[in-house]
Amino acid sequence: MLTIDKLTSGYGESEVLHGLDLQVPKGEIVAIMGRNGMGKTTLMKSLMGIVPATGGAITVGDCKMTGLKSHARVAGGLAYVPQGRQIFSAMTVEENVETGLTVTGKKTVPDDIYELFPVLVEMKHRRGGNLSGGQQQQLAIARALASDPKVLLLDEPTEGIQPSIIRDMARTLRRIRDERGLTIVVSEQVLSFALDVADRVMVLEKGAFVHDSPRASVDEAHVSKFLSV
Ligand SMILES: Nc1ncnc2c1ncn2[C@@H]1O[C@H](COP(=O)(O)OP(=O)(O)OP(=O)(O)O)[C@@H](O)[C@H]1O
Repeated sequence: MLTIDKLTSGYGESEVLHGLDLQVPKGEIVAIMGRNGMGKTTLMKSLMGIVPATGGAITVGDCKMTGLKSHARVAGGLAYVPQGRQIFSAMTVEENVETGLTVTGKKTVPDDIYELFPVLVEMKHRRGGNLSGGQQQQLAIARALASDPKVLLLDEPTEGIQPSIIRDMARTLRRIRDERGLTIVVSEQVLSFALDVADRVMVLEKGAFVHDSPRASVDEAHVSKFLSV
C-alpha cells in the first residue's frame, strides 16, 4: 500500500535521509524506532510533503505522491498525526475533527469516528486546548481519520502520554486497522508500545534503516541498544 523507494531528504545542504526503501502492505502496522535526531520526523514530513524530498519516490496504492503538495497527498490517502499533536487550541473538539473533512467533501463527521473515541463526544464543544494530552492525542487521530485515509502516519504518539493511556492507544490503533484495513506507520522511541502495536519493527539510525524484523521475532535486547543514549 505504501512504497518508499530510495527516498532522500534533508534541510539545505544537509542530507538527513540517505536513500530509504520501505514497503508496507495494506493492513500492516509498522513501528519505526530510533533515538532523537535519527530522522523519524524528517521521514514523516517528507512523506507528507512538508519537507521536500530531494530524490526517490513515494507511492500510496497506485497514486504517486512524490512532488505533490501536502493537501493533494491527503486527497491521495495519506493522513498524519504530527509530533506534539498540533491541535488547534482555540477551536472546539468538533471543529478540530471537521478540519480533516476538507478532502472528502463531507460536511459532518461520520459517527464511526466518534465511536472510536467516546470521550470526544462528551467534549465536542470544549476547546481543543483544554483537553488533556491523552484526549488531544485521540482528537489528533480522529482528525486524521476524518480524511478517510488509506495510510495513517503517527509521529511519536506516546510522547507526554501516561502509561495506562499508551496501552489504550495501542489497542485503538489495532482496532482501527482491523475495522478499516488501514496501513499504519508509527515512529516511536518506546519499545513496549511498539511491541504492543506493531506487526513489524524497524530501526532508523542516522537516516538509514538498520533493523527490520517481524513482531514475533524481535530481538528486544538488540533493538534496545539502538534506543539507549
Ligand atoms: N528544520 C531543520 N533544519 C535543519 N536541520 C534539521 C531540521 N529539523 C531537523 N533537522 C536535523 O535533522 C536530523 C533528523 O531530525 P529529526 O527531527 O527527523 O529526528 P527524529 O528522529 O524525529 O528526532 P526527534 O525524536 O527528536 O523528533 C537531526 O540531525 C536534526 O538536527
